[in-house]
Amino acid sequence: MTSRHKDGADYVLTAKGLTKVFGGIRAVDNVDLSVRRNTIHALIGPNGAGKTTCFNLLSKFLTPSSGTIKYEGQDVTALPPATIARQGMVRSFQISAVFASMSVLENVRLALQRRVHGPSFDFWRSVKCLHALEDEAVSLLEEVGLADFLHARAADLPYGRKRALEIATTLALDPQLLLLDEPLAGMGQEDIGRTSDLIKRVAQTRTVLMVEHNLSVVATLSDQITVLARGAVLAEGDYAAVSQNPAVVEAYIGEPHDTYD
Ligand SMILES: Nc1ncnc2c1ncn2[C@@H]1O[C@H](COP(=O)(O)OP(=O)(O)OP(=O)(O)O)[C@@H](O)[C@H]1O
Repeated sequence: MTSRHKDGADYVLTAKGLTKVFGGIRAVDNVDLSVRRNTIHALIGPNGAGKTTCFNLLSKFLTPSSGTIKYEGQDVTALPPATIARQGMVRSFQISAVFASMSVLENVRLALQRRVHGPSFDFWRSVKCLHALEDEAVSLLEEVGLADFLHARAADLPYGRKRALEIATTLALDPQLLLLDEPLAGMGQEDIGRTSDLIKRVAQTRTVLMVEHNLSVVATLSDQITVLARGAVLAEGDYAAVSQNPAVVEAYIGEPHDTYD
């Protein structure tokens, strides 16, 4: 089922009137947001703007005080994250824990196996099944640029490669909408470039919604940007539009420019 609007746009995820109140604080205040299919949509804003809270609401890790969330046209406001993950909306690192002592290939095979058989499995059948999933695991690892690391222990991977492995184990669940929480946080310049390319590649056939502080990466990657400030939507549009919006410029004044470089 798709969710076509009057303007003909095809939205995967829509939120209306999304609000989260903590004590007296309206961390997210009446936010409307629509994520168009096969785009990269970034959620940005100055510190304390409500990005993380909004992301946690959209990914179902928090329950809204009010408002609705629709995924593929279906009201999912009351559904738990695992249920929606099975329908294709997956937050990276949600189910895809990486096992440090296992190899890169074993991690992805196991993630694929969980997609096929669910979390509980019969051990002997699973050994056979793990081998059957080998080719698929290798091609996923090629997609995220880890073809040369198949037999490395996950724990031994450099930081940026570990994040790529986490994305691979998330892709193993075959998401249509991928939710990424600061995918570039803590990365050096080389990993930022590689991970940005990876996100772009992954988004060719999927939709990505991400919270990201690195504005230069947001500028190059995003098709659409929602700027939050004080819990509310301040501006929306592509980077050229939002970066020239006087209200956005003002909201960022006095903010350190978090570009990690
Ligand atoms: N669990 C909580 N309990 C109380 N207040 C909270 C909670 N989580 C967030 N807040 C408050 O809600 C507001 C928005 O916080 P949030 O972390 O969503 O912003 P953010 O844009 O992600 O900030 P940053 O960029 O600094 O991470 C802040 O005032 C914060 O103190």
